[in-house]
Parts: sequence; C-alpha cells; structure tokens
Amino acid sequence: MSDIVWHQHSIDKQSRAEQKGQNPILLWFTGLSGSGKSTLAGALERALFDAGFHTYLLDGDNVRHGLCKDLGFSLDDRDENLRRVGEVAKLMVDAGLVVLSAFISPTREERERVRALFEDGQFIEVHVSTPIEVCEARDPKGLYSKARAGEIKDFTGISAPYEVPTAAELTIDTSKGDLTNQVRALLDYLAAIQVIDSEKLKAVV
Ligand SMILES: Nc1ncnc2c1ncn2[C@@H]1O[C@H](COP(=O)(O)OS(=O)(=O)O)[C@@H](OP(=O)(O)O)[C@H]1O
Ligand SMILES: Nc1ncnc2c1ncn2[C@@H]1O[C@H](COP(=O)(O)OP(=O)(O)O)[C@@H](O)[C@H]1O
Repeated sequence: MSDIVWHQHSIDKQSRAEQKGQNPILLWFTGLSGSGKSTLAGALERALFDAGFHTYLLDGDNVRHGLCKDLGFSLDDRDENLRRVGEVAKLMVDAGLVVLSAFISPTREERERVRALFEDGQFIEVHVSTPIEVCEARDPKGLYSKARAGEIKDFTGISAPYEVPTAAELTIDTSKGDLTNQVRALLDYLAAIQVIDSEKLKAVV
C-alpha cells in the first residue's frame, strides 16, 4: 500500500456536484428482510428522479448477483459485502449522485464503518423498523418459513443477529401509515436539512 500514491485529478467531487446542481448524499436504508427497504428506497428514488435529481439505487439482492456474488451470509461475508458496497457508494457520491442503498446491514459496527467513509451530513441512516412479526407474516420470498424450518441458516432475526440502530437520522415502520406518506416524510427531512432543493421537489410533491 505504501507504494501507491493518490492521484489528484482536475475535476473533483464539488465540480461534478455543481454540474448536476445537487448535493451528493448517501441514504442508507437498514432493516430486516421484508421490512420494506427496497420498496421505500425505490419509491423515494422515483420521486427524486422525477424531480430531476441524478440518482442511483444499490440494492442488496441485486448487488449479490454481481459485485458480491461470491459472498454468503456469515458475519465475515456480510462485513465484506458492506465494505464493498460502502466503497462503491463512496465513488458514486464522489461522482455527484444522490445514492440510495437497501441492505440489511445487521451490525452497528458495519454501518458505522460505512458512515466513516463520508463527510459529516453526507451519510443518512434510515432505519426501517418494521417489527419482525410483520416481516415474517409478509414473507414475500418464503425465506422466513425456510429459516424456521432450518432450511436457511444464519437468517437475520431468526438465527443471526440484527442490531437496532441507536442514532439513525430517520426511523420508519412500514406497518404504520402508507407508502406515499412515508416517502413524503423522507422528502420533508431531506428538504429540512437542506441537502435537497425544495423548489426542485415542488414538481412532484
Ligand atoms: N441468511 C440470510 N439472511 C438474510 N437475508 C438473506 C439470507 N439468505 C438470503 N437472504 C436474502 O438476501 C437479502 C439480504 O442481502 P443483504 O446484502 O442486504 O444482506 S447483508 O446486508 O449483507 O446482511 C435479503 O433480501 P431482503 O429481503 O431484500 O432484505 C434476502 O432476500
Ligand atoms: N411502505 C410499505 N407499506 C406497506 N407494505 C410494504 C411497504 N413496503 C413494503 N411492503 C411490503 O413488504 C414486502 C417486503 O418489502 P421489500 O421492500 O421487498 O422489503 P426488504 O427490501 O426490506 O426485504 C413487500 O412485498 C410489500 O408487500
């Protein structure tokens, strides 16, 4: 590592962001399988995209088809999964994008490690806090029943841990209210902390 020197290019993060007319950020959705991470992040991305923001959504299931297809669900593999995703998200924020991510990211240490890659205020943690009973009743992929039957090992919330965030910027329980209001709460928060230009949002909200 000591023989590798960082090359400073002439176009930097700020100029890329200015060209796009937005503040790059990472919105990190964390929560149990079935809690609603992908749905919420997808609906928020749709609202931001329609309002003219340059966005990208990194989704656990999708990333595990390519970048992380060599990884399973042991704690070490999850750490490596989230390390890679954190670095990719950092490159995307550097490119000037509004990045959303939907990963279970079960431990506080992993989430704090990703947060530490970003400048203050650029990492926004959203805890999708839907209770496990609701996630299990939804069971859209049949994974909870397989986990209960012992057919999947290390399943988050059943046979592997999920550490509840203690300092998330936002907490949303998708068993209460509806998706439209949940997305509005996210947009209101982004406008309030002034990372999102509320004038731009008026077109869609
Ligand atoms: N053992 C086990 N535990 C948890 N989840 C499992 C497991 N096996 C497969 N799946 C499916 O993988 C999706 C979670 O992948 P992530 O990359 O988000 O997980 S992690 O952040 O590395 O913990 C998760 O997707 P979501 O339901 O969208 O959360 C599951 O569909
Ligand atoms: N905001 C919501 N309100 C009500 N139900 C939801 C909401 N978001 C997701 N769901 C339900 O939960 C299921 C799992 O959602 P998903 O976004 O795939 O969760 P995750 O990405 O956390 O695994 C969906 O199939 C849907 O039935």
